[in-house]
Amino acid sequence: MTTNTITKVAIFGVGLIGGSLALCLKGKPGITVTGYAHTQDYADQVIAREVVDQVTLSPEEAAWDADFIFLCVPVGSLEHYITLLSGLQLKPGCIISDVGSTKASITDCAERLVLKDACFIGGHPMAGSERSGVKAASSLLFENAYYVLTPAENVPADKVDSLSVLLSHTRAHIVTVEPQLHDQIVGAISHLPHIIAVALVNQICSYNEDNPLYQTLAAGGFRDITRIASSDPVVWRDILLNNRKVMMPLLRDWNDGILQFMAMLESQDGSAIEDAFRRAGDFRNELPERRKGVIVSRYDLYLEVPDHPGIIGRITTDLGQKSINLSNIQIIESREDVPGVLRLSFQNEREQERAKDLLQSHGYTVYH
Ligand SMILES: NC(=O)C1=CN([C@@H]2O[C@H](COP(=O)(O)OP(=O)(O)OC[C@H]3O[C@@H](n4cnc5c(N)ncnc54)[C@H](O)[C@@H]3O)[C@@H](O)[C@H]2O)C=CC1
Ligand SMILES: O=C(O)C(=O)Cc1ccc(O)cc1
Repeated sequence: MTTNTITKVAIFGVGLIGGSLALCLKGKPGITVTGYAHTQDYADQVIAREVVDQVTLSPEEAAWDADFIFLCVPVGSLEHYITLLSGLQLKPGCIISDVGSTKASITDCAERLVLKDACFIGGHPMAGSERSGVKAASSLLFENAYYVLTPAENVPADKVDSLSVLLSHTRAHIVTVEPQLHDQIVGAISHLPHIIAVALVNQICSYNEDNPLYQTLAAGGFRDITRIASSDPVVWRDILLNNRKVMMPLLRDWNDGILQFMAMLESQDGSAIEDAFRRAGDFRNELPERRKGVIVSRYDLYLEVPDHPGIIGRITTDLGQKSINLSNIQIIESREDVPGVLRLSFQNEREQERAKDLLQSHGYTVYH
């Protein structure tokens, strides 16, 4: 990529992930972003959010002069679009990538197709949310997250480098992983938790039909572990069907774990229950904190916030009035020990210190 030529990026499927990627790239020097939407309704939403420079309903028009094409559609539609691209005369050297949550089948598919002068490098940003659609897109979504690339062996290293350079605009941490290993690991750490969350919510939902007090009393722990049960049904249908061979043994192991718990309860084995909680706590407490350290968020403050409507707006307004620049803001939903924690990130120590002084003077409890 040179700085004096225009790099044209096409994004197929401008939803949560495609829209967030578009926001990371749009407006960067020498980059233009075209979005492809498959219906006028989606195109209108993309135009309204202004996440791309132009939108088209024609995949051919989006693709023909693109240097990079990102397929950001549900996993079940990836093969359709890569097959369609293989039938087009793309710009020589074009790099096609995707953001699908599974990597083995699309990488196999791309290897079977003849992509002429183009090449395919699978990708998966390990960041997202239970929200979907372009309305939920954010330029900060990938910051400090891992972004997995799964290049096949025959992909030239300079192509992987070009893609990595472009993706540096996401401020994600690029790693390469072999596709099957990727699917095995994300099956365990992402797909299995989604199934468990959905099964748990549906279990409680059926009790609730008999007594609505279940919903009324559902507390923090239930909300914490079930957030991802609100994820998009079509996106997750496709992921789970695609990764079903990986999921079946994982679900058998899960079943074994539940049976062990039942045995512990039946035999009233308190020390085994304690051991299970200790082992889990030790591992969980060692999980890397996603947004700390790797790239930008070194100047963070943690703020205890009461659960009042408008509180975040008040805090950002207070900072803005003192011209203190925030580089990131995150509500940490999963800190059971400290409810209602906000992480504010600043670009340098001076801004961090000024913010700390200001917020403390407004009565907030602030941690480094
Ligand atoms: N949701 C998440 O947190 C993450 C999702 N992914 C992957 O990203 C991809 C997109 O997911 P999201 O952005 O979450 O979903 P989304 O529903 O927000 O966006 C999907 C987009 O694809 C478009 N689309 C759907 N079917 C299409 C079709 N047949 N032809 C053309 N466009 C179509 C929709 O209009 C929408 O704009 C999926 O492959 C998913 O596995 C990857 C990382 C995180
Ligand atoms: O919302 C969450 O916590 C997620 O787990 C988001 C997510 C969903 C799908 C992926 O492939 C990667 C990340």
